[in-house]
Amino acid sequence: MSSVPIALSFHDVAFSYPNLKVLEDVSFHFHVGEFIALVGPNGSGKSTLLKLVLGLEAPQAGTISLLGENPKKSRALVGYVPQHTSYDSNFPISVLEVVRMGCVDATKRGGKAKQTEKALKALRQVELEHLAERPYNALSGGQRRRVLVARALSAEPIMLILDEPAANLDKESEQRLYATLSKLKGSTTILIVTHDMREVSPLIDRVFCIDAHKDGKIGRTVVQHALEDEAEGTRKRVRHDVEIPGDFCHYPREENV
Ligand SMILES: Nc1ncnc2c1ncn2[C@@H]1O[C@H](COP(=O)(O)OP(=O)(O)OP(=O)(O)O)[C@@H](O)[C@H]1O
Repeated sequence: MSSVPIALSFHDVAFSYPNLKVLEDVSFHFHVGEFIALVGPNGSGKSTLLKLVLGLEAPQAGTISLLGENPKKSRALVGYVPQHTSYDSNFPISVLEVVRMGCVDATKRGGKAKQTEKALKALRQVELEHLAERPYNALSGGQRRRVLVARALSAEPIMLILDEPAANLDKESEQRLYATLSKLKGSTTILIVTHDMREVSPLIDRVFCIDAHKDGKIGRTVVQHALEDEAEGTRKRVRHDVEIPGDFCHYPREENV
């Protein structure tokens, strides 16, 4: 039996806002160390699902387990990378200061020196240590995105969640970001959330799509689809016509961490 623990599992989850059923009968799971994409069109419920994963909303039905615990308990083990973060341009915060914010809670006892050490280590991981003293607002969009990855890494998370990591990036910046993620692959569980329904990075192990129910239920569900390499090998195509059974897994099924 594999000893690879489950990173995230949804079991028969349903969630509605007061006048809108968003998710219904959602069951899926993936394991620690996997690189997962969650794709869905605009308005399908990606942000809602992320709020559930991070314990910011609770499901009305079903159970969610994040790293073996209730998300409210385990979300401190997750590094979240938003699409963008803005800082007042009149307040020239440095790259190092932005990254240090990510580990303030994790290093309360170690003080500023410990935070700086962790922040510099994280900047090295994304290969931006040379920009540590640069004002954050002076960076390019792609560099800022990698600084936000460093900010999340500075708390040494078990899992990274990236919201639309490639949005508004040119090809080269996107490739640099994925080169950074490729170095983390295997040691950190990575979940990227994107509305790009057709193709994903070749780093992705599995793809889950937020889809309509086939039997006409109002809320959406999550379905795993097959992936195939594109001819030039730089992307993987999502095969929306090939569904993978809900209980399919790289590993023998294990219920908990
Ligand atoms: N606080 C809320 N109250 C009521 N309805 C909401 C709320 N937040 C989101 N919704 C609705 O829930 C549905 C799912 O929204 P959600 O933001 O999760 O989708 P999304 O896939 O993240 O969209 P996008 O790609 O555009 O960000 C949408 O119809 C949205 O209008």
